[in-house]
Amino acid sequence: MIKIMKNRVNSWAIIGAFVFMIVQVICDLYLPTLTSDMINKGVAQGNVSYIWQVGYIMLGVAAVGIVAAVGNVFIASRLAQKLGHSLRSNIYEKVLHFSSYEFDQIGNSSLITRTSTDVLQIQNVTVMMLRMMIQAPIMLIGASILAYNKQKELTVIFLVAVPILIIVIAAVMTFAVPLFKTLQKRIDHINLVFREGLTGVRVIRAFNQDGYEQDRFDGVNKEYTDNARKVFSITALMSPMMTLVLSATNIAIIWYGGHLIGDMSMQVGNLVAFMTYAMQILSSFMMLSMVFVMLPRAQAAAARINEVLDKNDSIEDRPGAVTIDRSQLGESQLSFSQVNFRYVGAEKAALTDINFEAKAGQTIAIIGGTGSGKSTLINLIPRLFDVESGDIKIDGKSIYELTQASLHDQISLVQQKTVLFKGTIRSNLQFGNENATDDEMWHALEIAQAKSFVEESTDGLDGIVEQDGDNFSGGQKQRLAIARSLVKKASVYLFDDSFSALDFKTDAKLRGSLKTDENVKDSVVLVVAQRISSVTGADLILVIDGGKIVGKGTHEELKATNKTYQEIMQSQIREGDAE
Ligand SMILES: Nc1ncnc2c1ncn2[C@@H]1O[C@H](COP(=O)(O)OP(=O)(O)OP(=O)(O)O)[C@@H](O)[C@H]1O
Repeated sequence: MIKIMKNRVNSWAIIGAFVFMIVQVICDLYLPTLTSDMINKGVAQGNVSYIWQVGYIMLGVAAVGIVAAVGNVFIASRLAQKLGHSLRSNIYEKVLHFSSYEFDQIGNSSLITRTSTDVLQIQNVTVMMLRMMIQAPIMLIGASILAYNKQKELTVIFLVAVPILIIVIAAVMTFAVPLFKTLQKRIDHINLVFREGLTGVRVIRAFNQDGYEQDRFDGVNKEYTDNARKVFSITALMSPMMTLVLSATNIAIIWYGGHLIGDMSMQVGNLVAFMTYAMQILSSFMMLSMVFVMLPRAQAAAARINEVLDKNDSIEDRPGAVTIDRSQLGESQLSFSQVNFRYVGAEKAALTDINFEAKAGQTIAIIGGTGSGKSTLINLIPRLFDVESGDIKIDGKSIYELTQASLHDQISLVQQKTVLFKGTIRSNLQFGNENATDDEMWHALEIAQAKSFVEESTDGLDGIVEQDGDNFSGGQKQRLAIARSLVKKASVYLFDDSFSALDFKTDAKLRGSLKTDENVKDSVVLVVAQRISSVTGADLILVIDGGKIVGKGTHEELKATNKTYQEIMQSQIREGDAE
C-alpha cells in the first residue's frame, strides 16, 4: 500500500486530512464533558442560564466538528479519486508496452480486474485510512483518559468488555481475511469466462454450446458467490455481536453507575458522559476491526497492482539505443542473418538459421504450412519478440541499436488478425499517420481496394467504425487495415497473411497497385501468404517449413526445383486454388 501511494499522493493533503480529523475527534470528545457539566451544574441545580450557556458552546463545538468532518471527507475522497486516476493510467501505460510474454503471464482478464476492482479497493481503503485509521486510535486513547477521569471505578467494566470485543474481532479476522484475499481471484475467473463468452458468442451459438458455456459461467459464478457469501456472512455476524457487547456494556455501566449515584459517589452527568465515552471506546475498536479486515484485502489488491507496475518489460530499448528518423537512414533494406528464435518455455526453436536480404522496392513473400513460423518471423521485425541469436537490420542498422519508437517509425504492419478501433474510418486511418490529409487517405483506400465501399457510404471518411470493426465484413476490415498501413510512410511494410479474406481478383489488383504506388515502391514489402497465387509476382519467395527456410527464389525457380513449394502448389491445384 505504501509503495502504491508513494509519489502518487500529495503529503499536504494527508496532513490536511489529519488535522481536520484531529479537530473532529477533539470536538467529539469534548461534547460528553459539556453534557455532563450541563447536567451536573445546570439541570441538577436548576441553573437555566448555565444550561443555555453550555448549550451554545455545545452548538459551536458540534458545528466545528461537522466542518472538520466535511473537510476530512472532502480531502480523503479527492485524494482517493486522484490516486485511482493515477493508478489506472500508470497501469494502462505499462500494459501498452507489454509483450505477448507479459500478457500471457498475467492474463488479459486479470489485467482488467486489476485496473478496475483492485484499484477501487485501494481507493476505498485510502478513504478509510484517512478517516478511521486516524480517528480510531486518537478517539480510543482520548475517550479512555476522559472516561477514567470522569469515574475511574466504572472503568473496570472495560476490563471485561474490551477483551470480549478483541476476541470477537480476532475470530472474525481469522476467518474473513483469507476469504477476502481469494475474492479477487474469483472475480478474475468470472471476467475470464465472461470475456471469452462475449468474444466467442457466435462460435458458441454455431456449435450449440450455449449450455456448456452457461455451465462454465455458472461454475465460476458459484465459486465467487460461495466465497462472497461466506466472507460477508462472517463479517455480518460482527455487527450483532458488537451491538450485544455494546448493549451489555451500557447495562453494566447503568447498573454499576446507578449504585454509585445511590451511594452519592457519582453525579448523574458523569454517568451520561461516561456512557458516551464507553460508546466511543467500543466504536473505536469496531472501526479498527473494519480497518484490519479491509487492509489485508487492499494489501492483496496492492500486491496485484504492483506486480503489473513492477513487471520488467521483456522487450526493452538496449543501452545506447539511438533515435533516428527515416531521413538519416540509407536506402530501404531488410536483412536477417543467422536468426534463431524460441518462444519462452518452448522446447523446440520456432525459427532456425534464418538468412535473407531484401532491397528497396523488392517484395519478399513468405509461404509455408500452418505453424511453420511465418508470423513469428514477421513479429521479430517490430520486436514483438526478440531473437535468441542472430541479427536483423533495417536500412543497414541493427534493429537492436534503435529505440523501439524509431524502429516502429520505420515499419508499417498489418497483422494476421485485423484490429480496428471504435471511431471513424478517418480516425482509424490516422492511426497510421496523424497528419494524413483526406487526399492521402483516399489514395491509401484506393490502393487497398477499399475506396468503393467507403465512397458508397454516405459519411465517407467519417463513416462509423464499431468496436473491433464489427460493422464491416472480414474482407472490408482487412482492406481498411491495409489502407491504414499505407497511410504511413515506412521503410518496411509487413503484411502478415493480410490478403487472406480477399477474393482472387481483389488480391491481384491490390498487389498490382502496391507495386506501383509512389509511397511503397522504394520500400521493402514482406508478404506472408497461404496462396501460391499471392506470391507468384514476388521478387523473392521464402519457403518455410518447421521454422527453417527450405527454399529461396522466384516462383519459376521454386516451381522447377523446390519440393516443398511443388507440394504446396500441387495441393492448391487440387483445390483449384492456384493460378
Ligand atoms: N506465443 C506463442 N508461444 C509459444 N509458441 C508459439 C506462440 N506463437 C506461436 N507459437 C508456435 O510457434 C510455431 C510457429 O507459429 P507461427 O504463428 O509463426 O506459425 P505460422 O506459420 O504463422 O502459422 P499460420 O499460417 O497458421 O498462421 C508454431 O508451432 C506455434 O505453435
